[in-house]
Amino acid sequence: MDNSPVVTQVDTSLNYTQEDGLRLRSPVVFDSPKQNSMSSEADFDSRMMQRCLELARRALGRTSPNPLVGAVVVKDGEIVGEGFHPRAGEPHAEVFALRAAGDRAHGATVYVNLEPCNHYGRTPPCSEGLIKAGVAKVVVGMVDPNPLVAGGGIARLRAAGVEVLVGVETEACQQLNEAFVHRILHKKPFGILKYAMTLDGKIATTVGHSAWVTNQAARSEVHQLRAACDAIIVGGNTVRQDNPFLTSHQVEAHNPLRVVMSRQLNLPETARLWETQEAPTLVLTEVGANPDLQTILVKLGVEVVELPTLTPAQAMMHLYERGFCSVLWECGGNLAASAIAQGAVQKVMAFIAPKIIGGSHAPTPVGDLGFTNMTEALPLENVRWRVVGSDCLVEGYLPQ
Ligand SMILES: Nc1nc(O)c(N)c(N[C@@H]2O[C@H](COP(=O)(O)O)[C@@H](O)[C@H]2O)n1
Ligand SMILES: [Zn+2]
Repeated sequence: MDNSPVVTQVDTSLNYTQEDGLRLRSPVVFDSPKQNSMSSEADFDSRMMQRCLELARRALGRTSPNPLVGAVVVKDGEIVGEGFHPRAGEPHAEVFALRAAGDRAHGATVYVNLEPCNHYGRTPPCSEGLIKAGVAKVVVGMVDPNPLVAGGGIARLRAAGVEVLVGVETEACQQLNEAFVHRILHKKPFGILKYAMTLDGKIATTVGHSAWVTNQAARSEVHQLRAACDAIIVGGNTVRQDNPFLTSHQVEAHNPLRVVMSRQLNLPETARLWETQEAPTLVLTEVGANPDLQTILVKLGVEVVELPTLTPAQAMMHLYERGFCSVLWECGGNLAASAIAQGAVQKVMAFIAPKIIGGSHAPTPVGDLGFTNMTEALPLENVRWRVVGSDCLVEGYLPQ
């Protein structure tokens, strides 16, 4: 007998208000359960977990230092409540999902992509909320590496007689929160080095012209990537040469903090970064650098922070202290090389355009790392590649 849960489809797009964006007003269930039943409980669990990830993604770029979390409450095979964590300081995903489910949470199964918390932080423990609501089972995507939780939520639920299943769609859950996990484990933000280069490894022509290396599809993928990150870092050269906006160029999408690293603060008085207001801008410099420009920038609404010494590692430390999880390096080759050398880059995303510009002095994405022997080359791990429009995206992780 197939006693797997009935699968129903909930179209939530119509049920979220613009203002709260958080709760399912009234769960809408459609599709006859029998017509659309999945073959096994595992398939159903997997699908519900994917729904959690989908909900979690609604807060992309907005939750740091907290993780991206979505939760779904299922009763008698139907989704009766959904929620996601919108930003740090606000209730957790489980709370919104339980609120939406109301009394129907009693005896229900709750799916959540991260272990329910078990501590009093900015909000009370979700483990207690789930127990109080009388849920029968909790399906967890991954254990929370936060030492304040780290298995404690699961243990608390089990001690209260709640059945707990851990490890559904774990890889996808880990990937969604890779920056949060890195921040928790390494006490540093997760650095992503992104660049676009031609097939012959150039990021611009010999005279510095770089608009555009990649096609429109790749550029919109970069805009989505920006919307998912907390900050973007460039160096002074990028501001002087490219005069970029560094925004996510998407309606209602999150815009990351735009960070310029400039030790001597030899930056132009006019730049798109200072003139566009849709995203905040931070200039990191060294103590005492160019006080006149500092005054001008501050008047323009730019935040200027002087550090005793400005290096990629120091910049990352500063961003960690501000509660950031993910930082996108969109800088030139020299800064990229320093960032790699100082452990400020964990992931590389290289867009490769099938074109050739040549030029032995044309800039390349990563400057001198001081390597002379091929055996010193940094091998990327977990490499994946896919076609984006007419370009190719290769991504992988630097050994840590
Ligand atoms: N399971 C779960 N769901 C959420 O929606 C969450 N935001 C978390 N976060 C965990 O709790 C910590 C933050 O707690 P406060 O928001 O400060 O109360 C965070 O570090 C995660 O470990 N977990
Ligand atoms: Zn919680």
